[in-house]
Amino acid sequence: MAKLKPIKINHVSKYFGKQQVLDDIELTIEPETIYGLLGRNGAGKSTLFNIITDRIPLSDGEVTIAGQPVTDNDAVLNRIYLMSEANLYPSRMRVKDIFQLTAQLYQGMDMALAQTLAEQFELNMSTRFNKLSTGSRSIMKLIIALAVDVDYVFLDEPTLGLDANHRRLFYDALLDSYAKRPRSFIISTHLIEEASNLIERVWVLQNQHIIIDESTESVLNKGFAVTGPTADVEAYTAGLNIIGHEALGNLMVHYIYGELKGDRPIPDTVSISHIDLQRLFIYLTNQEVSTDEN
Ligand SMILES: Nc1ncnc2c1ncn2[C@@H]1O[C@H](COP(=O)(O)OP(=O)(O)OP(=O)(O)O)[C@@H](O)[C@H]1O
Repeated sequence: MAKLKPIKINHVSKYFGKQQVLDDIELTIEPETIYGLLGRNGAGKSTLFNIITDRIPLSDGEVTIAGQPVTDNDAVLNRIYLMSEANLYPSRMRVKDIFQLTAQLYQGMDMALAQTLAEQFELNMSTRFNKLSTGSRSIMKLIIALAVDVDYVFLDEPTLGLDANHRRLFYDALLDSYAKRPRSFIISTHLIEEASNLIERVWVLQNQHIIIDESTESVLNKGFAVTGPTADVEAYTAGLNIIGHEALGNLMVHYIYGELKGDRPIPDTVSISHIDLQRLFIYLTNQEVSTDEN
């Protein structure tokens, strides 16, 4: 089989009327890689997914795979699946019939996996779509997204309405499915810490731009909390990329994104630790901080 080509997002911009939501987005989606798209409410995550999967038109730029635009390109779009919040199914259709319908649209859907997952998630296959709870709707869509035989799966807020047990089950099912049949997953989520174990590469969308496009490992390696008496912390972090700070009783914490100064001695009173992705995200997407440093 020919080697799968990446999806290229080339200088994509999007306006809704006068409101610009995306500005000159440049991204590459490699095959067999799990991405996490992070961004605050209204940042444009769903819009970006809808553009890449050709659900809505872009205002400028193009999305290509092997040099071919995805727009109206059925051969390419059949290799891409978007699971989204939008409820596109006939409301009175039963779960099992929705599975069948999807299997007709997407050749090679793994119905055995769908059946197994439905049992694991205790999703009743005979229930009509309009009778499913919010969580069960998400579960049904997730099962479809894991069972369709495509090369790029976009999951827009996949865990919406799922309780903690079902979220755990979903992450496990995703990793299991990925191990058996590697493909790309692009996941937008607000539950960053939970998903951070899955995500190989992080994108952060903020103020119409992608401000981070890096491996999760590299992002985590650049996040530090420097804690100690205020004067010592300030002296140590002077000139570093401080993305936030917090007073902790008598102590001060400076959050840093980027390199520490290797040649600068660390005072005995100061401790330095890494911070998790959730906290990094919170500070990086706080409007006032700079993320230019890389
Ligand atoms: N069809 C539309 N018409 C007009 N404006 C829209 C439309 N769809 C989205 N928007 C606007 O574009 C911006 C981005 O919305 P989008 O849904 O892409 O954000 P998001 O990052 O997915 O947000 P959330 O995390 O809250 O789901 C918002 O200001 C939204 O109001």
